[in-house]
Amino acid sequence: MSAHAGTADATGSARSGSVVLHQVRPYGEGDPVDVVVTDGQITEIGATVTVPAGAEEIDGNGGILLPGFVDMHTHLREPGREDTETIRSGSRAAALGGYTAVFAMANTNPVADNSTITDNVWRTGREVGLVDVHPVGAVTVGLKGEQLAEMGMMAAGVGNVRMFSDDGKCVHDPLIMRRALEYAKGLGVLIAQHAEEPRLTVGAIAHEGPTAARLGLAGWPRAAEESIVVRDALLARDAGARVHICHASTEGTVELLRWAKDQGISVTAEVTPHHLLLTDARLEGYDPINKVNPPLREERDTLALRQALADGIVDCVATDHAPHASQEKCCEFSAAKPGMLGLQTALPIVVQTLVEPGLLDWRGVARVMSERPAQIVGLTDQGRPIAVGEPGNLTVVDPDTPWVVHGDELASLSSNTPYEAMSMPATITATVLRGVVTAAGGQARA
Ligand SMILES: NC(=O)N[C@@H](CC(=O)O)C(=O)O
Ligand SMILES: [Zn+2]
Repeated sequence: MSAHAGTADATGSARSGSVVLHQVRPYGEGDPVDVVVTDGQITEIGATVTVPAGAEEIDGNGGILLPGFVDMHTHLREPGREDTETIRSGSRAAALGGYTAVFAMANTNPVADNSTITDNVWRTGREVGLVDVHPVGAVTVGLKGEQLAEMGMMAAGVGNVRMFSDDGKCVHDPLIMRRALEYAKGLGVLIAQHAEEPRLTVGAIAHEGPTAARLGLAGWPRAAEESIVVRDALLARDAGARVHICHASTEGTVELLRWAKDQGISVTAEVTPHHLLLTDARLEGYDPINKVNPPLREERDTLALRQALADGIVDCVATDHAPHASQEKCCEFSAAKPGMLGLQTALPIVVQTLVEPGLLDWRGVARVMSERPAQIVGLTDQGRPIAVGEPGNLTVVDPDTPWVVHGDELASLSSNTPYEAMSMPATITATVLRGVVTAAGGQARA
């Protein structure tokens, strides 16, 4: 980072200094322009601009300028498993992946079910200063699904928790879920559900289908997800509340979301890059790197999810970045932990699965990676238009420079990427958070 970069401060408020992004194309449209960000805000956009004294200058080389990405589903392992990820290392991975805000899930150890922890996550994220780390609060105490956590206290803390989730586990008791939705409505916050009927996934480690049957892996049926999606849509309808579905993975979930949205129910959903790209064909060979919850499904699911994202039935892409230690991913398939890295590879997979096949243009990428997630969670300073006066939260994408993924070169403290040695079709040239360059030079530059 240049010595002229704006100064990061611990509160993350206005930052001093300027950044000039040369030769970038907002949303991939029109001729390249220069964009000036001063004191955290976009101050000039034009074919020629005045470069402020001492500005940090980035050559965008005709690349695409997008609003900084917002990830609704990130697992940073702090507190508890700092050997696998910290708020610092995860923030670095996020910035390199083009993100300016992430939501840190509550399944830490101890669980983020109180404001002491959620406030600490927020403060640590601010001290690191590479990405806005928004803490997610647990819905229930200890993620046990029995007793509601102190949602109001977490929402009122400095961490300003606006999303609650027991992710990793489903809030499976319908009465608890109903109460959580009612409280959330009153507080103006969002419940994000890991949709998994636990009675249908006892011992399950792979998508229930021909592949799992042939390989002798206990199957996780689509209905385990879909039954909770429809139940929670009905509960949200009755409570007049909003519900968000984490990592939608099946064709049937898409149909249920379409139905619920048609009914005017306030349900939103995310899909992960891996559920857009990978299928259970990956399980041949029993490599635990491919173990994830919900499991990799079949091609017809990936195709339905891609189309749903293009149509707006699925609202956004979320990484479900889930770092695990190598010894937890190198053991027998049944014993391995579920989850895969996602922050540094999300954009190129969206390019591969949606932009290249013509399902999304770059405006669409801005929508699913930045604008919709910011709207769903109610962030007012992210996912904004690229215009003078708007916050300087920006990402520059080079769509023509491929790079090869190597887990040990990623910024994450873990290396459990399912894309090892795969070529990625697009590179993040630079990420800017409130006028500070937080990453530059490509994802592989850890
Ligand atoms: N997705 C996963 O397979 N694992 C996540 C939990 C989760 O998102 O369900 C994790 O925390 O490791
Ligand atoms: Zn989950």
